[in-house]
Order: sequence, then C-alpha cells, then structure tokens
Amino acid sequence: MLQVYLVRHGETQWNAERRIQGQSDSPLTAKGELQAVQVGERVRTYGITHVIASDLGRTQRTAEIIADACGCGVTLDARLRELDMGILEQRHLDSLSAQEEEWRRLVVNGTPNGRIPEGESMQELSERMHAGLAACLNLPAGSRPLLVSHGIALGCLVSTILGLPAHAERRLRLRNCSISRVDYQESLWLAPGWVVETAGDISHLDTPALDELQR
Ligand SMILES: O=C(O)[C@H](O)COP(=O)(O)O
Repeated sequence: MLQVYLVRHGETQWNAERRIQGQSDSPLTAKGELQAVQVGERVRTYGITHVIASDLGRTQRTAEIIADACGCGVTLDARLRELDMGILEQRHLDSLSAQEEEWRRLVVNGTPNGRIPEGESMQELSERMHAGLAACLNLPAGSRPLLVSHGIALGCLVSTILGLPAHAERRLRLRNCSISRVDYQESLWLAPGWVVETAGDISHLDTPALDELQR
C-alpha cells in the first residue's frame, strides 16, 4: 500500500509576522529551520524514497533539510504551491479593509468559485493538489514519498479526501512542520482510494520548535 507523508513547511518570517504569503515567499525563521530538522529526525527511519516539494523557497528549504536526513534528493512540483491569494499577498492579516476581508471570506466560507482578485479558487487548488498527489501513484513500486507543501493546500487535500468541501480546511490545524499521512488503499473489501491515516501530528516538535498557538 502506497503511504504518502505530507509535511507543511517550517515557520517563516511572514508566518511569524501574520502576513499573507500565498505564492509569494519569505525565508524560514531559525525556529522554522529547527522544526524542519525535527521532522528529519522523526522520519529518517521511515524509508522515505522521494521528497517532493512545492517550488516556493520555504518548502524547498524545508525539503532540503528533511531530504538530507533521509539520504534522498528533492524534486519540485508547482502543483503543491499554496493557494494563490492574488492582490492580498504580502499583506498583514490585521490590516485588511472591510472590502478586502470580504474577498478573503469568499475563500474561507466556500463561496462557489470564490477567489481573491487575481487569485485562485479552492476548487482550482483542490484539482492541482489531487493531481500532485495522484502523481505519486506513478512512482516505482515500493516508493515512500514525502510531500512538502502549505497550510491551506494540504488542508484542502486532506479535507477533500475525507469527502468534505475544500474550505473545510479551516477546521484542520496543520501547523508548521506538522506531519500528516495518506495511504492509497486498494483493497476490494474496503473502499479503494486515498485514506487519511493521520493529520497534523506535531509530537516530534519540542517546545522551542512550537509556535505561540501551540504552547
Ligand atoms: O499565508 C498563507 O499563505 C497561508 O495562510 C499559510 O501558508 P503557508 O503554509 O505557506 O505558511
């Protein structure tokens, strides 16, 4: 049975500053680097064969640290990028006008085809994330991939595997460097398809690696 590990990147400067990242980028903080090291320590004995990351800098850096621990390389897949948040990217969450907050809510509340101007809908995000995950089924038999992606992107993937709407990602807490796992179940007796084994596990992060919300 194919097991796929899903890791959100380590904390970044803009995560810490409460700025919207989307497909814009900011570097990992020292805490973010430590979180990635702790993921590496946790998964180094899991037999990971491929580390596949979104092509944004924060996921690439996190993936390099994890891949070093696992002794494998990193490949990039743009389908694993965060939701494109259009004209609100780089903005402080606390600085949005009423109109801007309304645009953000179109996405958060699951308005059909809702998007921030110049951004992407949750449906579009869901389709490309599922395509990125499905690509793992083409890896050689016995592969055990680990994907490094983003908060909304991974939340959307896990929610929709569960049969929930994409915006149900708001009900999942996928913290920086949390680990989730989905398996491709082929048993005829059980429903074939992706199954969520774990979501948002942070038991490998010690206190210095936790963010404010986690303490
Ligand atoms: O700011 C964002 O884009 C999201 O809320 C979180 O994205 P991230 O997982 O890339 O930090």
